[in-house]
Amino acid sequence: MRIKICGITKPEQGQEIADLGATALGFICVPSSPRYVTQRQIQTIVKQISLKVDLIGVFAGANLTQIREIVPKTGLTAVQLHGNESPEFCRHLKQALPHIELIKAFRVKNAEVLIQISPYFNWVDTLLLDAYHPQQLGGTGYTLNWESLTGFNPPIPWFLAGGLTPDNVIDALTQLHPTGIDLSSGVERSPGDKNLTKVRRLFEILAEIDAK
Ligand SMILES: O=C(O)c1ccccc1NCC(=O)[C@H](O)[C@H](O)COP(=O)(O)O
Repeated sequence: MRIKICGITKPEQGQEIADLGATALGFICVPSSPRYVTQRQIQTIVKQISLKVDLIGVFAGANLTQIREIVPKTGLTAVQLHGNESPEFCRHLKQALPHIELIKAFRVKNAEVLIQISPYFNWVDTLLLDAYHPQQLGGTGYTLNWESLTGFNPPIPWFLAGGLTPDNVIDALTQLHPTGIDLSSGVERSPGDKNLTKVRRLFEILAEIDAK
């Protein structure tokens, strides 16, 4: 299973989290976020990572030019669109950056959102389901209603996000079978400052599930 730890801002934490077993690190390229990192900060963090992990830039409402500029300069291997980007926008981005994994995030306010996902299947590689919050785009710590997602079975891979923690991840994975999970505030001391004890615990718990 893919395990993405999102909202990395500190070089030493990026390396350590990769060492602990994360398969993907997320970098918030949304200026209004408390976890925002500049192009230069991403370059500094990425330079220190010796393991092969997916490097995911999270954008919301950015235009094609901005994304096309930052991706090659930072070495990002994936782009996560976390705003209201249309299928058409995803198509253009995929054409512009064909070798970059394109992840479209959906903030699930109600069941209708799930119905609106299918037009994206042809243009994105991966989906991500996150919790809805009226003021915050992401990193909210709110969980989704997992029970309502038991029938969610898209034809492409998907990440479960939203309020996952070392304490509730087993419960989530008992009910749902995503391709990957995404955690941010559930393994943090404060926004952008990861709690490595919690990250370590997460991987210990996931290893226990694997061993069963
Ligand atoms: O994390 C942010 O600050 C953020 C800001 C703007 C857009 C997206 C953002 N995060 C996206 C993520 O992929 C988070 O990992 C996801 O929302 C889950 O966060 P959490 O509920 O804290 O685990």
